[in-house]
Formats: sequence, C-alpha cells, structure tokens
Amino acid sequence: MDYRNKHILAPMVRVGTLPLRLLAAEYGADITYGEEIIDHKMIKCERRANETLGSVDFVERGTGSVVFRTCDEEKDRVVFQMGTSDAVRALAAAQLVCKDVAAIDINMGCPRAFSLSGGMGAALLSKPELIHDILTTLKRNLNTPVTCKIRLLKSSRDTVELAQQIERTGVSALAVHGRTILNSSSETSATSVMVARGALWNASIFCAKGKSSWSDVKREYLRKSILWDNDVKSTKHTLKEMIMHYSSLELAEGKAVIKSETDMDLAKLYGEEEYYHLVNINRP
Ligand SMILES: Cc1cc2nc3c(=O)[nH]c(=O)nc-3n(C[C@H](O)[C@H](O)[C@H](O)COP(=O)(O)O)c2cc1C
Repeated sequence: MDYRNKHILAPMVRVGTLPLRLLAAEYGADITYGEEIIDHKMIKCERRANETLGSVDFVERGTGSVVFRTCDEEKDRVVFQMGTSDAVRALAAAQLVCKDVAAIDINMGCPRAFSLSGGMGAALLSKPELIHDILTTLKRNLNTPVTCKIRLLKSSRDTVELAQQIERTGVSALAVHGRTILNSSSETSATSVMVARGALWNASIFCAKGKSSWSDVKREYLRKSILWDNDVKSTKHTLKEMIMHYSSLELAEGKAVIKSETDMDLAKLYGEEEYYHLVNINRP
C-alpha cells in the first residue's frame, strides 16, 4: 500500500466501524482505519462469511458478538488497528485478520487508563525494545503491511529518535498524533494527513469539492448503519458525537437518539422506516 499523498480516516473507538469507514471512503478518504481492537479479544474470534450482509465478520466465540466487520469493497484500504503489549499475541490476532485487510496497525498512542494499565497504547512509548519486538515479529511473519501510530514524546528530539527506531523495523508507515497539522506538515514533510474528529462530525470532510451539510451526512451514515447491521451502540455513539458538535443532546433530537434502543427506533426518528424495511425485506 502506498501511503504518500493520502487522506486518511483515523482510528476511532466505537466510531470507526464499517458504516463510517465506507462513508468516509465514498467522500474521498483513501485509507480508512478501524477502531482499536484489543488482541486478547481478537484471538477469541472466529472468521465467518456473513452471507446475509455480504460481509466478513470476526465473531467472539461464546458471546457471538461481532468484534470486527469488514467487506470486500474496503479490502484494499481498511487498516486493522490493534491494541497489544505482546508480540506473540499480536501476531496471533493479526494472522486471523491479515488476509481480509490492507494493513495491520499497532496503537501506541492511546492514553486511556485501560490501555496504560494493560501495557498497551501510549505505555509502549516508553518501551522501545517491546515496540521493536512487536513490529519485527509482525513484519517477519506477515505479508500484509505493518504500521503504527504514536503520540509526540516530551521533546521533539525524543520523538524523532523513536520514529527512527520504528523506521528501522521496516514498517510501511508511521502515523503521528501531532499537535497541529501545520506542525506535522512543515516540520516532517508529511504528504498525507489523517483526520479523526473532523471526519466523525462530518465525513464529507474528505470530499475534494467541499463539505456536505451534516444533516445529509448523518442520514447517509444512518442508512449505512442499517444496511450493514451496525452495532446500535456504535451507531448511537457516533450520532451523539455529531449532535453534540453541531447541536445539543439536550434538544429533542439528542434526547430521542439517547432513548433509541434499536436500528428501527433510529430509522423512525429520522424518517428512514421505508429504507429500513426495504433493506430487511431484501435480505436472504
Ligand atoms: C472518538 C475517538 C476515538 C479514538 N480512538 C482511537 C483509537 O481507537 N486508536 C487510536 O490510535 N487513536 C484513537 N483516537 C485518536 C485519533 O485517532 C486522533 O489521533 C486524534 O483524535 C487527533 O486527531 P484529530 O485532531 O483529527 O481529532 C480517537 C479519537 C477520538 C476523537
């Protein structure tokens, strides 16, 4: 995969599921990251071809919950992002999914307590040997491109040093959660840009002709969520983030989204019942 001159949808927990990835791609995103999935969870999954939806699902044994859903249409641009603190486990998880995605990425930037206490995310930034171990293990054993995403360290010298260590492992790309886009462009000669919140609020940010109205984008997002039977918790979370940005959860729309329990409730709220029925009637 070529990472130069690309517009990239950043990884976002609960948000970066199949509907938002496909929507961002329709608007022009070249590469779309999935939400971070923890290696422990992934290795409990089995791969299933979902013939009803035409998707490939990674389903947790025992609970039956869909941990990662993808489809052929995004195979050449979707990046599977993983949280890990162990090279062997990371490899086992990556091997399950690597033939269905364009690249495997390791999250080395997440500052949440859950990640840090498990030695994952930003906890890796202070362990360059472990970083080396994880990335070289994946590189040696996979034919799929391997990348990682870091945060800035305390000084730019430390950040550059770490970036160079990572570069020597042979990764295909390194994403840096920098302070500003300007910063990363002028100081690192970056040619590609990754967008998180801007795309969450309005995925048409990737459109070369300019943004569409957020209400149109929201409707398209909901339709894709219905079409791909997205986890309703993820759909609600994403809609709530959009509403919080452009309006308020205190108003009628926000309250109704919070109260919704199913895709059908959301379809009714946005006047998409007909679409909901059409999709469901036509399912085998
Ligand atoms: C809702 C949300 C979820 C995120 N989840 C992840 C994640 O799963 N993995 C990751 O590496 N970064 C995650 N991030 C960080 C973003 O990928 C990105 O680095 C950060 O938001 C800065 O980009 P922005 O200024 O375009 O929002 C998340 C950010 C947001 C807003």
